[in-house]
Amino acid sequence: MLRSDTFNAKIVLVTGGRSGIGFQIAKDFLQLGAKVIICSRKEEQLQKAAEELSNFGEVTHQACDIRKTEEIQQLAKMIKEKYGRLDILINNAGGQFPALAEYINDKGWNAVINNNLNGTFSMIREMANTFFIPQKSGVIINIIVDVFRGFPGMAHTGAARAGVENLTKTLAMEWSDFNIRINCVAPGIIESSGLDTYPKQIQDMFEEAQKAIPLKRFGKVEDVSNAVTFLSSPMAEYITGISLYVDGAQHLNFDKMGLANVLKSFIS
Ligand SMILES: CCCCCCC/C=C/C(=O)SCCNC(=O)CCNC(=O)[C@H](O)C(C)(C)COP(=O)(O)OP(=O)(O)OC[C@H]1O[C@@H](n2cnc3c(N)ncnc32)[C@H](O)[C@@H]1OP(=O)(O)O
Ligand SMILES: NC(=O)C1=CN([C@@H]2O[C@H](COP(=O)(O)OP(=O)(O)OC[C@H]3O[C@@H](n4cnc5c(N)ncnc54)[C@H](OP(=O)(O)O)[C@@H]3O)[C@@H](O)[C@H]2O)C=CC1
Repeated sequence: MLRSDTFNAKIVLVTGGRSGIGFQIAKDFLQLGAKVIICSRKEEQLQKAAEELSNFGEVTHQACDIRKTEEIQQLAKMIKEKYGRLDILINNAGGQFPALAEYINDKGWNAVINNNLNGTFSMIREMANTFFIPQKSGVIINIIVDVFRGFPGMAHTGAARAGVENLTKTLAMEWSDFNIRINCVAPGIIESSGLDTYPKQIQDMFEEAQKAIPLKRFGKVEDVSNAVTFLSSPMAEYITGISLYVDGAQHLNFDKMGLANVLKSFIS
């Protein structure tokens, strides 16, 4: 519904833009006139995605693990040299594994916290210091997860995403003086490449899980991308510090026994 020139001349960075939700976001920004940079860890898949996205506009890619500060700095340097500015940062990279809390060891906990909380903060800080604060303008969208009622079966990511949600509120206040808007998009369960990473026992419960969602279906990657492009656009210029739930009202009706029960049935 946005005009095709909504993001003309805008430079947009999408982390994790090689697959799933991030790929759709990158594609939509390109179709709305932006120049897009995508990053992720796996160089080969990243390059392939960039080639595909180039059918829709100007796209640049650079491998970057958001847990490695030096790689984030290299990414900022490349963007500065190539474009001289950055207008919009979409923190989409992330992930976790399903596990009951009592089985998560230090390494697993730290891997998920580093990926989703620390990595997101490092990316935000670098891009704000390099671009948004000196420019006195910028838009940041953090893709989190629907953790409104906690996240039984994935305590680590629940904690990390809640951290990002609160960070978002703080930065909306601290950086309002720099004309930086920052919001979260909180997807429910979205049909994307990400779901393929879950074990069969969990995938087997997807049909049942859809019935527990008030809108009776999982989301599409387009549903998430529509929220992201709206919040990034001038249509949302008075919106900052919020979380927009894209979940078919799942946050009001969370089947809290679902995932944890399935995990219990095959772990024990
Ligand atoms: C009703 C259905 C509910 C569905 C929920 C839907 C909501 C959310 C959906 C999504 O987010 S979809 C997107 C998902 N995509 C991913 O999650 C993919 C990315 N995931 C990862 O890259 C990993 O899971 C990671 C841990 C986040 C990062 O991996 P990293 O490379 O740093 O770590 P590893 O070296 O692989 O592992 C470190 C450490 O972590 C523990 N661990 C990792 N995987 C598992 C696992 N499957 N089960 C248990 N523990 C795991 C483990 O301690 C690892 O150390 P080692 O034991 O391997 O030494
Ligand atoms: N699908 C769903 O139901 C939901 C997804 N989400 C969240 O949305 C986001 C996208 O998920 P989705 O598209 O489904 O899943 P994918 O697994 O397809 O996407 C995850 C992306 O993040 C990248 N990535 C992961 N870790 C890092 C890292 N350390 N540094 C850089 N890039 C990284 C991956 O690329 P690479 O492997 O090359 O690094 C990949 O492109 C994730 O944060 C996910 O948790 C939230 C709610 C629901």
